[in-house]
Amino acid sequence: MISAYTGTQIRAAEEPLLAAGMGAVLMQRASYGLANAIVHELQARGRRLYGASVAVLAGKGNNGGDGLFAASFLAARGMRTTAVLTAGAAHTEALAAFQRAGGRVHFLSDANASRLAAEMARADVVIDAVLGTGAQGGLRGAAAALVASLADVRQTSGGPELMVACDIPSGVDADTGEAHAPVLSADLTVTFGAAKVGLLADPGADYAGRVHVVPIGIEAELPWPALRRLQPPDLLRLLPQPGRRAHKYSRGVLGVVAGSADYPGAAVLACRGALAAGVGMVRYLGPPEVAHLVRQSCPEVVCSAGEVADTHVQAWLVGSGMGPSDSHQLQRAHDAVESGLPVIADAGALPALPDVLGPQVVLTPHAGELAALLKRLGADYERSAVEVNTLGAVRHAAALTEATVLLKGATTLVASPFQDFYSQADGTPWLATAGSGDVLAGIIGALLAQVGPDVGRFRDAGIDPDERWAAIAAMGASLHGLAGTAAAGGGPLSAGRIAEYLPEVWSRLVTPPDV
Ligand SMILES: NC(=O)C1=CN([C@@H]2O[C@H](COP(=O)(O)OP(=O)(O)OC[C@H]3O[C@@H](n4cnc5c(N)ncnc54)[C@H](OP(=O)(O)O)[C@@H]3O)[C@@H](O)[C@H]2O)[C@@H](O)CC1
Ligand SMILES: [K+]
Repeated sequence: MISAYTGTQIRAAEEPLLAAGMGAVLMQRASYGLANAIVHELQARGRRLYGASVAVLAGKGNNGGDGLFAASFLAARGMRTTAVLTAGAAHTEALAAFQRAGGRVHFLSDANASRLAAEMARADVVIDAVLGTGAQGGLRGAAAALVASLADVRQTSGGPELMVACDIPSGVDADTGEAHAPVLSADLTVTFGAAKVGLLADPGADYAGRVHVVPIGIEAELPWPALRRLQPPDLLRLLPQPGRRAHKYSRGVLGVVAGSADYPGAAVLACRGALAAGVGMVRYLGPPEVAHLVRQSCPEVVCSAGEVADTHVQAWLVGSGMGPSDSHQLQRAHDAVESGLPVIADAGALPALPDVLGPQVVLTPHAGELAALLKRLGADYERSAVEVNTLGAVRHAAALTEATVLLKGATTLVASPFQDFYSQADGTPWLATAGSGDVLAGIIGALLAQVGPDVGRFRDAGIDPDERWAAIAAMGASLHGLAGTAAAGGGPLSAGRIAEYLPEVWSRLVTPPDV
């Protein structure tokens, strides 16, 4: 599990060590870790260190200090080092170390910003160390001009081979992931003490590249994380494995209320996702023409035109492929939520549901649907407002609905209405394809039916049982991403193949590599 923290949490964790006079030690650990990560990256790319050039864009605070100290370590490995001081001043000891190691220093001004940008673009490595966790807003003045121009050069004619963000790309808010343009897109972010929330939430994650955490000794002081990310060992621990005496009912039954005359395929894809994610049985409720197609495509599914109250299941999936005129299906969706069982509710069901739900109800909007949901609940959001602050928007929606809210996107965010948040980024852009969300709903539905009642499984994994619905949604997002990535294999993908690949991905997760 990756745990991420806000800048404020990290600074609070540093406080006791700073009070004990360990500030300089923390900075040495951070900057040495940064230099080492750059060395490893260059070596992995088959690049010689000796004679390669590194340019540091250094602000006046400790973030700039980290960048300058790191460059002085790199100078000791034979790299040629240059620094551009963006604020006319710099961390005193770090600047002295940098100059002692032979580094060249430029002072940034409005007049030389574009010339220095052109010079930095010719370096092999650029370290972005203007702003870190002490930032208020984005870059300003000449620093903004230099960064905009460097970003431009990089996009049009290549620029530095390796762009490294020191702690966080300057201009990205460590607490939320909001990005105040201009921001340099890093290939690698080397972050200190622990991952920052802003590196794991869009749009900040777009700029972070690969994230490498350097431990600096504050770990014991860290509080409950603001955001977490499940990794394959967590899935191994949390995914269900049927016992020897399991039968289809004990394994979990999912009821599916999905599909319409206009979108019958959504019901099929949701059922295929659920079946691929190991559910004991799927019971489909819906119009006869959709049920007919479901039977044809998934003969395993038991179809009926019955009602929710007469259908015995452990969880419900409602909403995929349903429209506002499907009154009977909407009534079933409403009844499923009223039953108190866990429910995954895709967007089509939302208009039929009460405003206030419960944590066992998982909503799965994309950005546009989330904006519409928030608007319906009286919060003033456009799609663009969701996209610039995904974490804030999903948190807001979970607070208003008291449901678990999963925001689909390049980075999938899950917010419980209490305090747990997850960020999963296991997918591929090829997953942005019609029907992908229906398969995701099926996977989450299958997991709700199988592990929803298993409180102990979550407690043993350090997850508050009351917050397990968010963990289940994150598990589903992770499986969906991994299966989609495997199915795409770097090329295009149709949604049905996500379900086809899921069992293989699952078995790889639960099979030790040496077997
Ligand atoms: N604490 C520790 O022991 C350790 C910290 N570490 C490192 O320190 C970093 C945090 O350092 P930091 O607190 O000095 O803040 P930092 O992000 O460098 O800001 C610099 C200064 O810029 C200013 N400023 C603010 N916003 C601005 C803007 N938009 N545009 C322009 N200027 C702006 C503001 O000054 P002000 O304007 O308030 O006078 C602020 O003081 C952290 O990310 C990590 O890299 C590690 O070494 C581990 C040990
Ligand atoms: K930075």
